[in-house]
Amino acid sequence: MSDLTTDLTKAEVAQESRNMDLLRFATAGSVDDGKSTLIGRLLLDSKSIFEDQLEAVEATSQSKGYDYTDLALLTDGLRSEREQGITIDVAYRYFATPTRKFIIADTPGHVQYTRNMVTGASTADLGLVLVDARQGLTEQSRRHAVILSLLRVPHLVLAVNKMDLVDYDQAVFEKIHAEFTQFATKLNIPDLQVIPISALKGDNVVERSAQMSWYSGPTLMHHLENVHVASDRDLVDVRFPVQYVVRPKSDEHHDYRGYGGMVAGGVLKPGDEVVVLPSGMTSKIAGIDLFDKEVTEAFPPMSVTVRLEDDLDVSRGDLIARVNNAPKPSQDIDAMICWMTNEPLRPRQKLAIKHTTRSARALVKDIQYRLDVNTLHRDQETRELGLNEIGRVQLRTTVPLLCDPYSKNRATGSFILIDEATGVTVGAGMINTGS
Ligand SMILES: Nc1nc2c(ncn2[C@@H]2O[C@H](COP(=O)(O)OP(=O)(O)OP(=O)(O)O)[C@@H](O)[C@H]2O)c(=O)[nH]1
Repeated sequence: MSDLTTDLTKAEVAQESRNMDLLRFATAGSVDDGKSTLIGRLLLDSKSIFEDQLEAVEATSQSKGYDYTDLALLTDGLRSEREQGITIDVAYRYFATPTRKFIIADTPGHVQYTRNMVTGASTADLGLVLVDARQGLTEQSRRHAVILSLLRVPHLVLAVNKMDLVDYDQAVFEKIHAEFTQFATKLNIPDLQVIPISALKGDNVVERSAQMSWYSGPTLMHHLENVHVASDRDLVDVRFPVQYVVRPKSDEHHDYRGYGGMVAGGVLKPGDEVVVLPSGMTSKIAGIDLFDKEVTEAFPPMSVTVRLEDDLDVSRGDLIARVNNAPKPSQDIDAMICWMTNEPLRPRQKLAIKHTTRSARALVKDIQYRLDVNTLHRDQETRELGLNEIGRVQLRTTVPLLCDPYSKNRATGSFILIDEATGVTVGAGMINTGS
């Protein structure tokens, strides 16, 4: 999953590296819960859309006979534009307020798109699950909460939308609030905020609602602007998966050799003693380059080039770590897997596996249990995982992987499974232990 960030362009990653006050959040929810409308509302009320876009949306709404401006037109228009690019299955959208920059991973709500939701959420700081106040929690909203918790998205917001359609009734909100809080206690959700909103009317999105004076919590935008994410990043365990080797481009730089990649954990500084895995050779960091200038340190999620003092044999898929704090290479992987294709996952199946920048093949040794997303019961009778199902699986890989538990590092603790025949991503895995 770590490589899914390559959906972002280099410029976007660079901007992210420079500007750390950035919140990445992923939207989730069932079809028609109002995700597009909500994103439109956030863009509109934070003045992040252009006047001409708004005029076009107002004109279309009028021509359809609506007596309101259908903000979903704005989002859906952008989404379908992005879907023309076949490789992108998550539409990323950007907006900023004076306090913070935001990247939204907007994923379609239909059940068959769970894979897109996993993709979008894998790098998110915050997950935003929408429910329709009239319907309350659905299996899909529970599934999304389970996935966000497995993906260790550290902050979760449950937005109870369409409050205008239940007369802004506090009792309706409290019932959903209580039911979800009860469900969430069984999950690993360190920070949960439940907010009653109307995306269409704008209540509690950016502006505080005059209709819901019984609600004393933050508006959605206030929460997004203030939620504290900097401490969620692992700045202790140095993990630098090598994406490519930078060789000299001209005679002038004939002795230049660096290793490019995105810092997955810890802080790297010139002079640090490091080990290159799996070879186990050690060296010191000679320098760190960010584009054409040298920097004194690098931390997640900066994309940099690291130079070493010694001329070691380092290649794509290797990992640079600190000498006394390195993951143990292992071919036996125990992981929670979210299965994302119609053909079920079964024991003895062979798949391609991509873990950070390293690729290998994997054999499914065992499926220990399947997780029932409604009850969180572990079904141990299951011998397979169907579309969108989540289970605990044991794999054996052809080459050792340099894994961390996902709880420790979201990049080195995750992988994707690929169907070798089609090249399609069919599963996402979160590693339980390193061996
Ligand atoms: N009354 C009311 N209607 C809403 C609200 N939010 C969304 N809607 C309506 O609900 C319908 C679905 O909204 P969308 O924003 O398209 O839903 P979505 O979740 O983005 O749907 P997908 O993009 O298909 O996943 C539209 O007709 C919206 O106008 C709300 O707060 N109040």
